[in-house]
Amino acid sequence: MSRVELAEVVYAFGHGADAVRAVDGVDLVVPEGSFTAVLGPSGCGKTTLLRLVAGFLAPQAGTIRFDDAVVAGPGRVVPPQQRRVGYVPQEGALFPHLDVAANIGFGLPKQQRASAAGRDRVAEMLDLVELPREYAARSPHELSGGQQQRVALARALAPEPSVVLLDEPFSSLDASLRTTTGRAVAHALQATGTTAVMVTHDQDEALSLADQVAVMRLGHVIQTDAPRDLYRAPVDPEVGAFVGGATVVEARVEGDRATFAFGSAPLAAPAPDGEARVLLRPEQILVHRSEVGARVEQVHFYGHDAAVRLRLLPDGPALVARVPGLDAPEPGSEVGIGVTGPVVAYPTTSPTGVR
Ligand SMILES: Nc1ncnc2c1ncn2[C@@H]1O[C@H](COP(=O)(O)OP(=O)(O)OP(=O)(O)O)[C@@H](O)[C@H]1O
Repeated sequence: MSRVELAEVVYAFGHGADAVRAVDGVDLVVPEGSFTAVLGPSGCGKTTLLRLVAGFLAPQAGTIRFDDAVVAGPGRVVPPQQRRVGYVPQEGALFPHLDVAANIGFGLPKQQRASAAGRDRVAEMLDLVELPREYAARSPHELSGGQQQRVALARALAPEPSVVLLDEPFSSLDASLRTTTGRAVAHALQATGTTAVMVTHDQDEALSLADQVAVMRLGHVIQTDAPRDLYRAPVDPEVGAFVGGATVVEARVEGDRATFAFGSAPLAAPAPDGEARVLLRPEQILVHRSEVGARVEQVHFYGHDAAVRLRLLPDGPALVARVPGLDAPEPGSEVGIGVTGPVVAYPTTSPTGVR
Protein backbone atom coordinates (compact mmCIF):
# COMPACT_ATOMS: atom_id res chain seq x y z
CA MET A 1 0.00 0.00 0.00
CA SER A 2 1.23 3.44 -0.87
CA ARG A 3 1.10 6.91 0.50
CA VAL A 4 -0.27 9.24 -2.18
CA GLU A 5 0.87 12.82 -2.46
CA LEU A 6 -0.32 15.53 -4.83
CA ALA A 7 1.65 18.77 -5.04
CA GLU A 8 0.36 21.82 -6.92
CA VAL A 9 -1.55 19.65 -9.37
CA VAL A 10 -3.35 21.48 -12.18
CA TYR A 11 -5.73 20.17 -14.82
CA ALA A 12 -7.77 22.40 -17.15
CA PHE A 13 -10.29 21.33 -19.76
CA GLY A 14 -10.14 23.41 -22.97
CA HIS A 15 -7.74 26.18 -23.88
CA GLY A 16 -7.27 29.91 -23.60
CA ALA A 17 -10.11 32.05 -22.32
CA ASP A 18 -12.54 29.09 -22.40
CA ALA A 19 -10.35 26.82 -20.22
CA VAL A 20 -12.00 25.37 -17.11
CA ARG A 21 -9.41 24.80 -14.37
CA ALA A 22 -11.16 21.77 -12.89
CA VAL A 23 -8.19 21.07 -10.58
CA ASP A 24 -6.41 24.27 -9.73
CA GLY A 25 -3.22 23.80 -7.73
CA VAL A 26 -4.20 20.93 -5.43
CA ASP A 27 -1.98 19.82 -2.55
CA LEU A 28 -3.10 16.66 -0.78
CA VAL A 29 -1.39 13.94 1.25
CA VAL A 30 -3.17 10.61 1.68
CA PRO A 31 -1.23 8.74 4.38
CA GLU A 32 -0.44 5.08 3.77
CA GLY A 33 -3.31 2.86 4.87
CA SER A 34 -5.70 5.76 5.43
CA PHE A 35 -9.16 6.31 3.98
CA THR A 36 -9.50 9.85 2.63
CA ALA A 37 -12.78 11.30 1.39
CA VAL A 38 -12.65 14.14 -1.13
CA LEU A 39 -15.83 16.08 -0.44
CA GLY A 40 -17.30 18.90 -2.48
CA PRO A 41 -20.32 20.12 -4.40
CA SER A 42 -21.06 19.06 -7.96
CA GLY A 43 -18.55 20.45 -10.45
CA CYS A 44 -15.81 21.29 -7.91
CA GLY A 45 -13.31 18.94 -9.57
CA LYS A 46 -13.53 15.77 -7.46
CA THR A 47 -13.82 13.28 -10.31
CA THR A 48 -11.08 15.01 -12.27
CA LEU A 49 -8.81 14.73 -9.22
CA LEU A 50 -9.53 11.02 -8.91
CA ARG A 51 -8.89 10.45 -12.62
CA LEU A 52 -5.54 12.21 -12.28
CA VAL A 53 -4.53 9.88 -9.45
CA ALA A 54 -5.71 6.85 -11.46
CA GLY A 55 -3.71 8.00 -14.49
CA PHE A 56 -6.70 8.40 -16.84
CA LEU A 57 -5.70 12.07 -17.14
CA ALA A 58 -2.21 13.61 -16.98
CA PRO A 59 -1.76 16.84 -15.01
CA GLN A 60 -0.64 19.95 -16.87
CA ALA A 61 1.40 21.03 -13.86
CA GLY A 62 2.37 19.62 -10.49
CA THR A 63 3.43 16.21 -9.29
CA ILE A 64 1.68 13.04 -8.08
CA ARG A 65 3.71 10.54 -6.06
CA PHE A 66 2.96 7.04 -4.83
CA ASP A 67 5.40 6.74 -1.95
CA ASP A 68 8.64 8.17 -3.35
CA ALA A 69 7.88 7.30 -6.97
CA VAL A 70 6.64 10.07 -9.24
CA VAL A 71 3.67 8.68 -11.22
CA ALA A 72 2.84 12.00 -12.88
CA GLY A 73 5.04 15.05 -13.12
CA PRO A 74 7.09 17.12 -15.50
CA GLY A 75 8.22 14.80 -18.29
CA ARG A 76 6.90 11.63 -16.65
CA VAL A 77 3.47 9.98 -16.71
CA VAL A 78 3.12 6.37 -15.57
CA PRO A 79 0.17 4.71 -17.37
CA PRO A 80 -2.81 3.54 -15.25
CA GLN A 81 -2.08 -0.20 -15.54
CA GLN A 82 1.42 0.32 -14.10
CA ARG A 83 0.15 2.32 -11.12
CA ARG A 84 -1.61 -0.74 -9.62
CA VAL A 85 -4.70 1.23 -8.79
CA GLY A 86 -8.02 -0.38 -7.89
CA TYR A 87 -11.03 1.59 -9.13
CA VAL A 88 -14.58 1.34 -7.81
CA PRO A 89 -16.96 3.35 -9.99
CA GLN A 90 -20.49 4.53 -9.21
CA GLU A 91 -22.44 1.54 -10.47
CA GLY A 92 -22.73 -0.98 -13.27
CA ALA A 93 -19.09 -1.74 -12.82
CA LEU A 94 -19.32 -5.52 -12.94
CA PHE A 95 -19.00 -7.53 -16.14
CA PRO A 96 -22.59 -8.77 -16.64
CA HIS A 97 -21.58 -11.93 -18.55
CA LEU A 98 -19.13 -13.10 -15.84
CA ASP A 99 -20.14 -14.61 -12.52
CA VAL A 100 -19.08 -13.06 -9.22
CA ALA A 101 -15.96 -15.25 -8.92
CA ALA A 102 -14.78 -14.30 -12.40
CA ASN A 103 -15.47 -10.65 -11.71
CA ILE A 104 -13.45 -10.73 -8.49
CA GLY A 105 -10.65 -12.74 -10.11
CA PHE A 106 -10.51 -10.48 -13.15
CA GLY A 107 -7.49 -8.47 -12.00
CA LEU A 108 -5.48 -11.50 -10.85
CA PRO A 109 -2.64 -12.87 -13.00
CA LYS A 110 -4.06 -15.23 -15.68
CA GLN A 111 -2.40 -18.38 -14.35
CA GLN A 112 -3.74 -17.67 -10.86
CA ARG A 113 -7.37 -17.10 -11.90
CA ALA A 114 -8.32 -20.75 -12.55
CA SER A 115 -6.06 -22.19 -9.85
CA ALA A 116 -6.86 -23.23 -6.28
CA ALA A 117 -4.97 -20.13 -5.11
CA GLY A 118 -7.25 -17.98 -7.28
CA ARG A 119 -10.38 -19.63 -5.84
CA ASP A 120 -9.01 -19.13 -2.33
CA ARG A 121 -8.40 -15.48 -3.06
CA VAL A 122 -11.98 -15.03 -4.32
CA ALA A 123 -13.34 -16.72 -1.16
CA GLU A 124 -11.11 -14.53 1.00
CA MET A 125 -12.36 -11.41 -0.77
CA LEU A 126 -16.02 -12.46 -0.35
CA ASP A 127 -15.38 -12.95 3.38
CA LEU A 128 -13.73 -9.56 3.53
CA VAL A 129 -16.70 -7.72 2.03
CA GLU A 130 -19.08 -9.81 4.14
CA LEU A 131 -20.80 -11.72 1.34
CA PRO A 132 -21.54 -15.48 1.53
CA ARG A 133 -19.04 -17.62 -0.38
CA GLU A 134 -21.92 -19.24 -2.31
CA TYR A 135 -22.38 -15.93 -4.13
CA ALA A 136 -19.25 -16.77 -6.16
CA ALA A 137 -21.42 -18.62 -8.69
CA ARG A 138 -24.05 -15.89 -9.03
CA SER A 139 -24.42 -13.47 -11.90
CA PRO A 140 -24.25 -9.74 -11.13
CA HIS A 141 -27.96 -9.33 -11.95
CA GLU A 142 -28.76 -11.76 -9.11
CA LEU A 143 -27.29 -9.31 -6.57
CA SER A 144 -28.70 -6.16 -5.00
CA GLY A 145 -27.05 -2.82 -5.78
CA GLY A 146 -25.23 -2.86 -2.42
CA GLN A 147 -23.99 -6.40 -2.98
CA GLN A 148 -22.75 -5.43 -6.44
CA GLN A 149 -20.75 -2.56 -4.94
CA ARG A 150 -19.20 -4.97 -2.42
CA VAL A 151 -18.18 -7.25 -5.29
CA ALA A 152 -16.75 -4.23 -7.12
CA LEU A 153 -14.62 -3.50 -4.04
CA ALA A 154 -13.59 -7.17 -3.77
CA ARG A 155 -12.50 -7.05 -7.42
CA ALA A 156 -10.50 -3.87 -6.79
CA LEU A 157 -8.80 -5.35 -3.71
CA ALA A 158 -8.03 -8.85 -5.03
CA PRO A 159 -4.76 -7.95 -6.84
CA GLU A 160 -3.48 -6.04 -3.75
CA PRO A 161 -3.41 -2.58 -5.34
CA SER A 162 -1.20 0.32 -4.20
CA VAL A 163 -4.31 2.42 -3.71
CA VAL A 164 -8.07 2.03 -4.15
CA LEU A 165 -10.03 4.89 -5.69
CA LEU A 166 -13.79 5.06 -5.18
CA ASP A 167 -15.90 7.40 -7.30
CA GLU A 168 -19.20 8.13 -5.49
CA PRO A 169 -19.46 4.37 -4.85
CA PHE A 170 -22.78 4.47 -2.99
CA SER A 171 -24.63 7.17 -4.90
CA SER A 172 -26.99 4.75 -6.64
CA LEU A 173 -28.03 3.02 -3.39
CA ASP A 174 -31.01 3.92 -1.23
CA ALA A 175 -30.41 5.46 2.20
CA SER A 176 -30.27 2.35 4.39
CA LEU A 177 -28.25 0.30 1.90
CA ARG A 178 -25.86 3.23 1.58
CA THR A 179 -25.12 3.12 5.28
CA THR A 180 -24.60 -0.64 5.57
CA THR A 181 -22.63 -0.89 2.33
CA GLY A 182 -20.51 2.13 3.29
CA ARG A 183 -19.66 0.57 6.65
CA ALA A 184 -18.81 -2.79 5.09
CA VAL A 185 -16.57 -1.12 2.51
CA ALA A 186 -14.81 1.05 5.11
CA HIS A 187 -14.32 -2.02 7.30
CA ALA A 188 -12.82 -4.06 4.43
CA LEU A 189 -10.45 -1.21 3.54
CA GLN A 190 -9.36 -0.85 7.15
CA ALA A 191 -8.93 -4.61 7.65
CA THR A 192 -6.57 -4.77 4.68
CA GLY A 193 -4.74 -1.53 5.56
CA THR A 194 -5.57 -0.22 2.11
CA THR A 195 -4.82 3.36 1.13
CA ALA A 196 -8.09 4.63 -0.31
CA VAL A 197 -9.48 7.84 -1.77
CA MET A 198 -13.23 8.23 -2.18
CA VAL A 199 -14.93 11.17 -3.84
CA THR A 200 -18.38 12.10 -2.60
CA HIS A 201 -20.71 15.06 -2.33
CA ASP A 202 -22.36 13.52 0.73
CA GLN A 203 -20.99 15.02 3.94
CA ASP A 204 -22.51 12.37 6.21
CA GLU A 205 -20.79 9.68 4.20
CA ALA A 206 -17.46 11.51 4.27
CA LEU A 207 -17.60 12.28 8.01
CA SER A 208 -18.77 8.83 9.08
CA LEU A 209 -16.52 6.64 6.91
CA ALA A 210 -13.22 8.43 6.29
CA ASP A 211 -10.13 8.98 8.46
CA GLN A 212 -9.58 12.35 6.85
CA VAL A 213 -11.73 14.58 4.69
CA ALA A 214 -10.41 16.95 2.01
CA VAL A 215 -12.97 19.62 1.14
CA MET A 216 -12.85 20.89 -2.43
CA ARG A 217 -14.26 24.13 -3.79
CA LEU A 218 -13.78 25.47 -7.32
CA GLY A 219 -10.82 23.23 -8.10
CA HIS A 220 -9.01 23.87 -4.79
CA VAL A 221 -8.65 21.70 -1.70
CA ILE A 222 -9.44 24.23 1.00
CA GLN A 223 -9.23 22.09 4.12
CA THR A 224 -7.96 18.60 4.92
CA ASP A 225 -8.63 17.32 8.41
CA ALA A 226 -9.92 14.45 10.49
CA PRO A 227 -13.75 14.44 10.45
CA ARG A 228 -14.06 15.74 14.02
CA ASP A 229 -11.60 18.58 13.47
CA LEU A 230 -13.28 19.56 10.23
CA TYR A 231 -16.69 19.67 11.91
CA ARG A 232 -15.40 21.46 15.01
CA ALA A 233 -13.16 24.03 13.33
CA PRO A 234 -13.94 24.57 9.67
CA VAL A 235 -11.59 27.06 7.94
CA ASP A 236 -14.47 29.32 7.01
CA PRO A 237 -18.23 29.49 7.59
CA GLU A 238 -18.97 28.17 4.11
CA VAL A 239 -17.04 24.98 4.78
CA GLY A 240 -18.80 24.86 8.16
CA ALA A 241 -22.21 25.02 6.49
CA PHE A 242 -21.18 22.45 3.91
CA VAL A 243 -20.19 19.80 6.44
CA GLY A 244 -23.23 20.14 8.69
CA GLY A 245 -26.04 22.32 9.96
CA ALA A 246 -24.76 25.79 10.82
CA THR A 247 -26.03 29.20 11.80
CA VAL A 248 -23.66 32.15 11.52
CA VAL A 249 -24.33 35.03 13.92
CA GLU A 250 -22.65 38.37 14.51
CA ALA A 251 -20.51 38.48 17.61
CA ARG A 252 -17.77 40.32 19.41
CA VAL A 253 -14.58 38.57 20.45
CA GLU A 254 -12.78 39.59 23.62
CA GLY A 255 -9.96 37.36 24.82
CA ASP A 256 -11.10 33.76 24.80
CA ARG A 257 -14.87 34.44 24.56
CA ALA A 258 -17.35 35.50 21.92
CA THR A 259 -20.47 37.43 22.90
CA PHE A 260 -23.59 37.58 20.73
CA ALA A 261 -27.19 38.75 21.01
CA PHE A 262 -28.36 35.83 23.15
CA GLY A 263 -25.32 34.91 25.20
CA SER A 264 -21.65 34.14 25.04
CA ALA A 265 -19.43 31.10 24.62
CA PRO A 266 -15.75 30.18 24.89
CA LEU A 267 -13.72 30.08 21.69
CA ALA A 268 -12.67 26.72 20.25
CA ALA A 269 -9.60 28.35 18.68
CA PRO A 270 -7.93 31.73 19.23
CA ALA A 271 -9.37 34.64 17.22
CA PRO A 272 -8.47 38.35 17.18
CA ASP A 273 -10.44 40.73 19.40
CA GLY A 274 -13.17 42.70 17.66
CA GLU A 275 -16.17 42.18 15.39
CA ALA A 276 -16.61 38.59 14.29
CA ARG A 277 -19.05 35.97 13.12
CA VAL A 278 -19.45 32.76 15.01
CA LEU A 279 -20.60 29.44 13.68
CA LEU A 280 -23.13 27.58 15.80
CA ARG A 281 -24.07 23.96 15.24
CA PRO A 282 -27.76 23.09 15.78
CA GLU A 283 -26.88 20.77 18.66
CA GLN A 284 -25.08 23.66 20.40
CA ILE A 285 -28.23 25.75 20.60
CA LEU A 286 -30.19 25.02 23.76
CA VAL A 287 -33.92 25.63 24.07
CA HIS A 288 -35.28 26.56 27.53
CA ARG A 289 -39.02 26.48 28.17
CA SER A 290 -38.79 28.74 31.22
CA GLU A 291 -37.57 31.84 29.41
CA VAL A 292 -38.58 33.92 26.42
CA GLY A 293 -36.14 35.07 23.78
CA ALA A 294 -37.16 33.44 20.53
CA ARG A 295 -40.28 32.30 18.67
CA VAL A 296 -40.52 28.76 17.32
CA GLU A 297 -41.23 29.10 13.60
CA GLN A 298 -41.04 25.50 12.40
CA VAL A 299 -40.38 22.04 13.78
CA HIS A 300 -39.17 19.13 11.66
CA PHE A 301 -39.67 15.95 13.65
CA TYR A 302 -37.39 12.99 12.85
CA GLY A 303 -38.23 10.73 15.79
CA HIS A 304 -34.84 10.52 17.50
CA ASP A 305 -34.48 14.30 17.21
CA ALA A 306 -36.11 17.37 15.76
CA ALA A 307 -34.84 20.46 13.94
CA VAL A 308 -36.38 23.59 15.46
CA ARG A 309 -36.28 26.80 13.49
CA LEU A 310 -36.26 29.80 15.82
CA ARG A 311 -36.52 33.56 15.28
CA LEU A 312 -34.81 35.78 17.83
CA LEU A 313 -37.35 38.19 19.32
CA PRO A 314 -38.50 40.68 18.36
CA ASP A 315 -37.28 40.47 14.78
CA GLY A 316 -33.77 39.03 14.88
CA PRO A 317 -31.96 36.41 12.83
CA ALA A 318 -33.17 32.83 12.38
CA LEU A 319 -31.40 29.95 14.14
CA VAL A 320 -31.81 26.21 13.91
CA ALA A 321 -31.58 24.08 17.06
CA ARG A 322 -31.54 20.29 17.20
CA VAL A 323 -33.27 18.83 20.24
CA PRO A 324 -34.34 15.32 21.29
CA GLY A 325 -37.45 14.54 19.24
CA LEU A 326 -39.94 14.25 22.08
CA ASP A 327 -38.66 17.49 23.69
CA ALA A 328 -39.43 19.63 20.65
CA PRO A 329 -41.46 22.78 21.46
CA GLU A 330 -44.67 23.60 19.59
CA PRO A 331 -44.51 25.87 16.53
CA GLY A 332 -45.65 29.38 17.52
CA SER A 333 -44.49 29.04 21.13
CA GLU A 334 -41.89 31.30 22.70
CA VAL A 335 -38.75 29.87 24.31
CA GLY A 336 -35.43 30.96 25.70
CA ILE A 337 -32.19 30.02 23.99
CA GLY A 338 -28.60 29.51 25.02
CA VAL A 339 -25.41 28.09 23.59
CA THR A 340 -23.33 25.23 24.88
CA GLY A 341 -19.74 24.36 24.12
CA PRO A 342 -16.97 26.27 22.41
CA VAL A 343 -17.60 28.14 19.15
CA VAL A 344 -15.39 29.10 16.22
CA ALA A 345 -15.14 32.83 15.46
CA TYR A 346 -14.21 34.29 12.08
CA PRO A 347 -13.06 37.92 11.90
CA THR A 348 -15.61 39.90 9.88
CA THR A 349 -12.78 41.24 7.72
CA SER A 350 -11.31 37.78 7.01
CA PRO A 351 -10.90 37.15 3.28
CA THR A 352 -12.38 33.67 3.79
CA GLY A 353 -15.27 34.89 5.96
CA VAL A 354 -18.87 35.08 4.81
CA ARG A 355 -19.44 38.33 2.98
N1 LIG B 1 -14.62 16.55 -20.49
C1 LIG B 1 -14.79 17.78 -20.02
N2 LIG B 1 -14.74 18.85 -20.84
C2 LIG B 1 -14.90 20.10 -20.36
N3 LIG B 1 -15.13 20.40 -19.07
C3 LIG B 1 -15.21 19.38 -18.22
C4 LIG B 1 -15.06 18.02 -18.63
N4 LIG B 1 -15.19 17.22 -17.53
C5 LIG B 1 -15.42 18.04 -16.50
N5 LIG B 1 -15.43 19.33 -16.88
C6 LIG B 1 -15.62 20.50 -16.02
O1 LIG B 1 -14.64 20.47 -14.99
C7 LIG B 1 -15.21 20.85 -13.73
C8 LIG B 1 -14.99 19.76 -12.71
O2 LIG B 1 -15.67 18.58 -13.13
P1 LIG B 1 -15.66 17.24 -12.25
O3 LIG B 1 -16.43 16.21 -13.03
O4 LIG B 1 -14.27 16.92 -11.87
O5 LIG B 1 -16.47 17.71 -10.97
P2 LIG B 1 -17.13 16.86 -9.78
O6 LIG B 1 -16.83 17.60 -8.55
O7 LIG B 1 -16.67 15.44 -9.89
O8 LIG B 1 -18.67 16.94 -10.12
P3 LIG B 1 -19.83 15.85 -9.91
O9 LIG B 1 -19.99 15.66 -8.43
O10 LIG B 1 -21.02 16.53 -10.53
O11 LIG B 1 -19.41 14.60 -10.64
C9 LIG B 1 -16.68 21.17 -14.01
O12 LIG B 1 -16.79 22.56 -14.17
C10 LIG B 1 -16.96 20.44 -15.29
O13 LIG B 1 -17.97 21.11 -16.02
